[in-house]
Amino acid sequence: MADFSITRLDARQPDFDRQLDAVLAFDPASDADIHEQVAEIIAQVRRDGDAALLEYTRRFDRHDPVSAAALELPQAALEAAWNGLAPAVAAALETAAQRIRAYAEHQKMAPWSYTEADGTRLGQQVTPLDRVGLYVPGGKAAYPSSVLMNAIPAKVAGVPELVMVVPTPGGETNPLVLAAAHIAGVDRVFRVGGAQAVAALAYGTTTLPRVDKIVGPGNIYVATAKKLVFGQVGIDMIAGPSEILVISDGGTDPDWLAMDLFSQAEHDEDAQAILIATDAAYLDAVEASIRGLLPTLERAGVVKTSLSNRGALILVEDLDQAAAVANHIAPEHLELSVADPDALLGKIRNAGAIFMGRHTAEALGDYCAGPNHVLPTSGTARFSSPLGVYDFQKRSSVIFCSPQGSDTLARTASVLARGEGLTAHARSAEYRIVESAS
Ligand SMILES: NC(=O)c1ccc[n+]([C@@H]2O[C@H](COP(=O)([O-])OP(=O)(O)OC[C@H]3O[C@@H](n4cnc5c(N)ncnc54)[C@H](O)[C@@H]3O)[C@@H](O)[C@H]2O)c1
Ligand SMILES: N[C@H](CO)Cc1c[nH]c[nH+]1
Ligand SMILES: [Zn+2]
Repeated sequence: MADFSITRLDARQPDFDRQLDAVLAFDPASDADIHEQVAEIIAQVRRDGDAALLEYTRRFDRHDPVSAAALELPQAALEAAWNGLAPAVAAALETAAQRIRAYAEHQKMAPWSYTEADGTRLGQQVTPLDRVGLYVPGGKAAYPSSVLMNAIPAKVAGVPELVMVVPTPGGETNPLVLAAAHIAGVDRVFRVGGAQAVAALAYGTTTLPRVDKIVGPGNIYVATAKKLVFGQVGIDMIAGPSEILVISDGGTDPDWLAMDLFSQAEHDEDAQAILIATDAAYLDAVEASIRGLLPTLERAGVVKTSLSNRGALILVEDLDQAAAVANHIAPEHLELSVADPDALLGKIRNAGAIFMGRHTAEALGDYCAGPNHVLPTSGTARFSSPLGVYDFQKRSSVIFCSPQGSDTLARTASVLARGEGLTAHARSAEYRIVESAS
């Protein structure tokens, strides 16, 4: 453990911004080699279809299905997994599913319209996507919670067909993942992962149907593949490794916050875990907690490298400065571990999900609070939002012109069209002017 160290920064020092950016530096799709490798995988899947899927599954997942059809798990296997769960586990999965569904119901975009005095009616029609692909990660760990987080909003949106892909390293399926797919109403499940799964969802193979949009988190191969197929299909976001940022006023048990940092560090060696506090002695106490907890967590297999690589303890002047640093980082998860989180909330502009107060551990949000755990990472919370029902709905504008309304609008359109030099546009509008029709 002597090799363990965590970066300490002081936001009051002149070089702070540069030092912080060094901790934050991580571009999930910048590695040229990975980009090239993923582009090659996508090209192979486009060219060879199922044969390429089988070949990459053998190579990367050490799993040798007898045929492409064997990549698909029958609904009976999902149901059997659900029926085989211990009652307490089934109840926990059901509780999480209900809470995620209840939250998602609030996110539904609704159609609307309004009618003008001359009878012209303008509005918005909302339709679900026809078929979506759900990427459920499965390389280093299995994520039944991610099945629920991906599938339930799609169901609430009314998507008729949900196609899930999940790698099964060594051919081992995870019963909780299958059971979650069963209760979430996933229509088809394929045991394939990585860039090859993303390519198959984007372009289709004989066995695996092409979808309209691919959602869900994954490692750098998955993220890079999603970036490369965007345009052929929709994607939700390019999600990088997990992140947690905690703002503390020094009043929370240091062990609690040390464990909150570890809770995201354990996802990935590239995970980012940062604590900001107003009191140097408190940061010392949390660092001591981290060191105290490390041996037990290491024995349980929790990675510590991410706390060394992309962890930091930051001293700030006050909570206002803490909020400013948080807004610069724009974290995936932000815990406001302070006495009055509501007072701080209004100062937060950039964060995927905000966890309020000392008792709201981020881990509760990962599983069962209700809001989605698929969230913007790598600073993209500056411009994007959590996965939600709205990701599975599209809007179409609806325009109805009454005869009187089209007469009025045509006069305006005609002038503007002629201003643009577009004669056919102008004539098309002018046909609708009542006096010109007679
Ligand atoms: N944001 C979220 O909601 C959320 C939820 C769960 C997990 N995660 C993140 O998802 C990621 C999961 O990663 P994972 O690796 O465990 O599973 P994964 O399913 O994303 O990736 C596994 C696949 O990667 C491919 N792969 C592995 N090594 C490769 C190589 N050398 N060349 C080409 N392809 C290769 C294989 O095809 C394999 O099937 C972690 O970073 C975790 O933090 C995020
Ligand atoms: N923290 C992850 C999102 O960054 C989600 C997750 C799933 N299981 C546990 N955690
Ligand atoms: Zn997590």
